[in-house]
Formats: sequence, C-alpha cells, structure tokens
Amino acid sequence: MAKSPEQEHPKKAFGWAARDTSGVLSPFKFSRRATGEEDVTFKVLYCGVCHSDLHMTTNDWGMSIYPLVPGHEMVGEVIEVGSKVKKVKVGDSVGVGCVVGACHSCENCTNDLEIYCPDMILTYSTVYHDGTITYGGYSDTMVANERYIIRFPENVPLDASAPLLCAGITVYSPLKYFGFAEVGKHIGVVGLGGLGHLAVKFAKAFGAKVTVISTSISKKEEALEHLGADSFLLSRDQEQVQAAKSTMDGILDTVSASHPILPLIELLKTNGKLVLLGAPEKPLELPVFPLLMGRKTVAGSATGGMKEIQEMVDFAAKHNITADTELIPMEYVNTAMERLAKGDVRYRFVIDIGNTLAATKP
Ligand SMILES: NC(=O)c1ccc[n+]([C@@H]2O[C@H](COP(=O)([O-])OP(=O)(O)OC[C@H]3O[C@@H](n4cnc5c(N)ncnc54)[C@H](O)[C@@H]3O)[C@@H](O)[C@H]2O)c1
Ligand SMILES: [Zn+2]
Repeated sequence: MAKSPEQEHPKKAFGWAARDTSGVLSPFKFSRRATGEEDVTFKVLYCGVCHSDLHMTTNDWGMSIYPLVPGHEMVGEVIEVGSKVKKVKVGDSVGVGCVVGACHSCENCTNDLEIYCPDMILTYSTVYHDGTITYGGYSDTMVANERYIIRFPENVPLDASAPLLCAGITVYSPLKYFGFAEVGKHIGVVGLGGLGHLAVKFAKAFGAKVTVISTSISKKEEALEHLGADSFLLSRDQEQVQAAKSTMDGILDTVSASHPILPLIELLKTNGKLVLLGAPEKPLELPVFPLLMGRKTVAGSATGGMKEIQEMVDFAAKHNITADTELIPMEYVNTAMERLAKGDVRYRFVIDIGNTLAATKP
C-alpha cells in the first residue's frame, strides 16, 4: 500500500492544502525527500499567489490531484545542498518556479525549454520521478534538483521578487520571443493583474511603447502614473477602440476568463501578433477572416525555460523590476483567493511564509 503524504519521505514538512474542488485551503502535514546529490533544500520565506493556483485549487483545468499544496513563486534561503551541487551554497537566496523536472534529453530540454518537454513535471499536483506527488510553495521547505533552482542577487527584495518566477517569466519570454522587446514597438497589455502589471514594467524596460487595455477605468491612473504605461485604452469605449485600430505590433493577453478576441485582433497592425497568456478554462472563439486580412498571428506561450528564467531575474535586478505586492499572513490565504477571483488585488498577493506559517500548525 502506498505511504501517506506524511510518511512517504524522511523529512517532515508543513503547508496549506486544498482538499477538494471547493479550493478551500487548510493546514496540511506532509513530507519532503532527503537532499539528493544534485538537490538543493531551502527554507521557504515568501510565496506569490498566482491566478493559476486558483485555477488549480478549484480544478478548473481538470488535472488537480488532492490534497493539493499550491505555490510556484517561492523564494527562500538554502539550508542544505547535495554533494554534486555547483550552483548555490548554504545561505544563498534562491527560488523555484513552475517546473521541477523534465526528461533532460528531448529537443525542448536540449534547447533549454524544459517547460515544453512532454515529460515536464510541475511544481505541484504532478507525479514526480519517484512516483510521489509534487507539493508547492505554500509550505515551509522545498527540495528541488539544482537545474530548477533560480539564484537571486543579494540586493533584491525577496518578497517582491517572488512573483517574477511565474508572472515575470510568463511575460518576459513572449516579449523576447515574438520580437516585442525592441525600442519603439507598440505593445498592448490586456488584463492588468499579476502578469499584466509586470508585462508593462518589462515592456517599458525594453523601450517599447505600452498601451494598457482594460475594462476598468479605475486602473487608468495607476497604469499611466504608477506603472509607467504610455496610454490607456478603455475596451468598452468604442470611440477609443476605433482610434486605436491597426496601431499595435503585439498584444499580451493575460485575461484569466473567456473573453472576445476579435476587438484585440483589430488593434493589431499588419503582421501583428496576439499572444495568449491567460488560461481560461473554456475555449475562446477564433474569428478567422480578420486574421487573413493583415496576416495576423494568434499564439500562446507558457512560462519559459530555466536558463531564460535566470536571465529574466538578472535583468529585473539590473532594471529594478519587482512586483507590486500585498504581503499577507498564511491564514489570510482563503480570503486572498476570493479577492483574486474578483480581480481585487494590486497586483500580487505574496504569502509571508517565513513569519506566519508556523503559527498555523495544529
Ligand atoms: N501562460 C502561462 O504559462 C501562465 C502563467 C501564469 C499564469 N497564467 C494564467 O494567466 C492568467 C492571469 O494570471 P494572473 O496571475 O495575472 O491573474 P490576475 O487575476 O492577477 O489577473 C487577471 C486579470 O484579468 C482581468 N480579467 C479577469 N476576467 C476578465 C474578463 N472577463 N475580461 C477582461 N479582463 C478580465 C482581471 O481583472 C485581472 O486584471 C490566469 O488565467 C493564469 O492561470 C498563465
Ligand atoms: Zn503562475
């Protein structure tokens, strides 16, 4: 008979888990593997709350395995390293993002695109090489193979940098891949949440002209004055939409729910690209004719490979890019999830794991 989560590995661990599709999180005792020779073990200090955590705790994508400990934007301090580990040492600041394993031999892995490996192992709710289920960063400790460990420079604030590990790379990677990371390119950002606000910051750092496209006028002032966007387009204002038609080289769409994409396609110039980053549970409608008339592309993109994540973290440190966060104690997480579902966060909840998790132990 399979061992329980609490007994399957030698090291005791504690976190918060969802038990069913209600998504409600509660304290959960489990275990972590011993530090293998290529492994890094770290104490988790902070973990961002991604909208994907919400999709996963409620099984929106039909792939959740319960009990489910979410969290793929975790940062902390190394407490133990295996004998073959070269990347980091005890005391270093590190993090783990969305992926903790892959085959390391396919074409994607060879090209530093572990995220697209057919055998890619997600940080939580996935079967690991040893047959046990992976658990994420809403927990006190983490063990990962060093390939999946990201180093943080000493001078960066770890709480506000945690969201770079998913939200940051998810916008950085397509900005670079699709040719948007260039001075003078006009880039639209749809959905000003965790991903969206970092998309504005990275696109600006690359020298692009950025327009935030939103359904909510309440975000205008912050988008322009605080985040540094060049313009704001209220998507239900037909006059504004009309004036912006055929002006954008690229659009990053980070909306978490189904929505019409025709109005976005119309904003693109000839050869423009709409890149879908949000992961709504239901399919979107794809109007074909407007794509033909202008040789336009609709594409998708997932987080990014390990090499690119390190590049992005180093770029963010150089350009002082961090997330705008609301730091919350562990016991607030269910309220935070409710607020996230309503779009009520500016712009990322980060759980203060290091200072608040232990107090919730039963
Ligand atoms: N591609 C990837 O690898 C990847 C990585 C991380 C997150 N995601 C997905 O990206 C999406 C966004 O994640 P996030 O953490 O930034 O979420 P978030 O909740 O912080 O931001 C989502 C934004 O979309 C807006 N929005 C929601 N419904 C809308 C609608 N119907 N019309 C217009 N705007 C709407 C919200 O107001 C909010 O500003 C989620 O679906 C998440 O699962 C994908
Ligand atoms: Zn995420």
